[in-house]
Amino acid sequence: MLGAGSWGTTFAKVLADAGNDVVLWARRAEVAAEINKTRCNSGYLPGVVLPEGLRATGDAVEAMHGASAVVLAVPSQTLRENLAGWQPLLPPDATLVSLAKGVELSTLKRMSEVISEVADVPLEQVAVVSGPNLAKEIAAEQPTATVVACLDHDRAVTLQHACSTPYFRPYTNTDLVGIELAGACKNVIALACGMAVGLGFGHNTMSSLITRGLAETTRLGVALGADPMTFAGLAGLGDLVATCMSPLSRNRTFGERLGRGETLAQAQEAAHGQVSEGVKSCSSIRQLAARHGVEMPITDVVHRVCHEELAPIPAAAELLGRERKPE
Ligand SMILES: NC(=O)C1=CN([C@@H]2O[C@H](COP(=O)(O)OP(=O)(O)OC[C@H]3O[C@@H](n4cnc5c(N)ncnc54)[C@H](O)[C@@H]3O)[C@@H](O)[C@H]2O)C=CC1
Ligand SMILES: O=C(CO)COP(=O)(O)O
Repeated sequence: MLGAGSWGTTFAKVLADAGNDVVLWARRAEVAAEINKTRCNSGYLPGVVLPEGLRATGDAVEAMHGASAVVLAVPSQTLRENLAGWQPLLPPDATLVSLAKGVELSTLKRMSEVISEVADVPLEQVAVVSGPNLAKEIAAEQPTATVVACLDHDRAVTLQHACSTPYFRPYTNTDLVGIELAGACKNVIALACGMAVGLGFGHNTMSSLITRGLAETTRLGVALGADPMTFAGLAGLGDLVATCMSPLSRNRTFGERLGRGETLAQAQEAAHGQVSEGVKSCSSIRQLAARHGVEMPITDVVHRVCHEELAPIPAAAELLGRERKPE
């Protein structure tokens, strides 16, 4: 496991609980030392006791030595740079697993595309784990389902078995495009829902944003060759509902702060270095949509609130004032 933030540490626990021998690489040596000494990653998962089958290290060589799967748990926008450094260390046939939910700003590529390109492996060797997976709830072993997506179904099944525990139930899927776009887009819709909460709006507003957010995400997915049914599944509607409704979501919390009138810088400072992927992905997804002639009005206003000083109240008015049309 490369990355010892909230989700990397939690998914490492899932893999260890499923019976695997897991080595977790942390960027900061003191985080690795704390995990090995106290079985705790207090900065990201206070109070969670990590299992014995999990060992941490600050040495990427040690982390990847002999691995049958290498799981990438760093933010989307740094993944290319991180992986370029790790590329010479990757075991040749290891499944490369992406946990990140974003679209790269400079290239508009999905994470599996970045991984395949930088690691120089076929896309069939890359898998994605995505679903309604708020790290803190899974770390507390609350029942959760997810999706393991890979173009190579057999590889997906192997990974599915490797991460099945009594509290974590993975399904397989081969629609990599749909699963990844769903995961990236829901962060942007969660920012919009957070803004709605910050403005004092209730569940009708949230529900309207979730449903129309799903509609625009599905439109983009279909334009890029995804199966529309994917968006009704765990990584689509499932993750969208979890992220938009939960105060645990960093994206929703970030949006809530913007809705209350904080600036982007203030919201960023309050996040204490934890990543809210939607803040950057709103721009890359908006560009991807424009490239394919797809309308994504919610994503468009989220981008303008985050990066072009559109205020949340006129943003809401703009969405409501759009041309009337059939559903
Ligand atoms: N936290 C959650 O509940 C879930 C998060 N995800 C996704 O997983 C990915 C990782 O998220 P988290 O672990 O939650 O984020 P986080 O912000 O908690 O941790 C990110 C990790 O990456 C490291 N990192 C940050 N910048 C780096 C850089 N330049 N080079 C190397 N390492 C760097 C940090 O030290 C930290 O270990 C994101 O794409 C997120 O959307 C997916 C499902 C659930
Ligand atoms: O992806 C997630 C839940 O599935 C986590 O969402 P946040 O990054 O908004 O916390």
